[in-house]
Amino acid sequence: MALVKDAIAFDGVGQTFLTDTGPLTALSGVDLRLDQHEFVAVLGPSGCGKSTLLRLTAGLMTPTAGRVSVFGKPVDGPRDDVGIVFQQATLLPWASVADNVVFPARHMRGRVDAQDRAQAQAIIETVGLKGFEQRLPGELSGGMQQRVGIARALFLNPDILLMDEPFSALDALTRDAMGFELLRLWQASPKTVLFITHSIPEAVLLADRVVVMSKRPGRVIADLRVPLGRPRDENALRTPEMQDYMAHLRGLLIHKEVA
Ligand SMILES: Nc1ncnc2c1ncn2[C@@H]1O[C@H](COP(=O)(O)OP(=O)(O)OP(=O)(O)O)[C@@H](O)[C@H]1O
Repeated sequence: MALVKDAIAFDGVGQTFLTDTGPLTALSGVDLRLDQHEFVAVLGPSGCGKSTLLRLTAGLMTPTAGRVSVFGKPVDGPRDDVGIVFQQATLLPWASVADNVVFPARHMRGRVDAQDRAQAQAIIETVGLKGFEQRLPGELSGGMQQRVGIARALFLNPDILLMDEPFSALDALTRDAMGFELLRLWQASPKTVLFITHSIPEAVLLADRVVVMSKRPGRVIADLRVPLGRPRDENALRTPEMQDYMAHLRGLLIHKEVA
């Protein structure tokens, strides 16, 4: 089947919040497109509206200007073809790993059937948690909890995966390992990924394209293809070409942060 162009499209998107101290414009004039199965990382200063971009894509809010479309249709509410992974896994602490993973089925259909259980088991195995199905989140390490969060986001086999700094609370080694695990999952079952991070190496190692946003009100100031083939490993970042590429990204970020 041919891949869809512009699986996610932001056209002149703006978002202004009404706050106690007056209107706050988080995003202004954001234009961005992702083709189906593209992996796009977003870098930008704190508060520039990166999480807001994800919430708009997930249909958790509607933009105050412009339009967000998924597969050609304006987003007008939460969608079941979109999975979200947050910085903290936000698991139900009293529910087992297996129950956390099937939670979207319970939430959407009000019940969980044998097929859901089988599907959850397969995903739990895919993310490397076989044997931990009946454990509670509190019994797991941070990396394992984040794996449960990823399994839950993948449970409905969404076309689109939105990830909001999913590995930033993890130690450096676990973080790197989780990044490669994510790539493995993405290559085995391709998805359109919008991935927010503060880490330039993480963005470069994972993504097809890196988008840099300005400070608030956030807009896209650079949209650069990553000049690396796949598969990738950390050594790929050590070449002079990649060091220059990352220095360029850093320059864009630092310059725009103080501008
Ligand atoms: N519901 C809301 N009501 C009021 N202001 C909001 C709301 N959501 C976000 N904001 C404000 O909008 C701006 C952008 O927030 P957002 O969380 O999207 O930024 P971010 O780029 O993800 O930040 P960070 O990198 O620090 O996580 C911030 O100034 C934030 O305080």
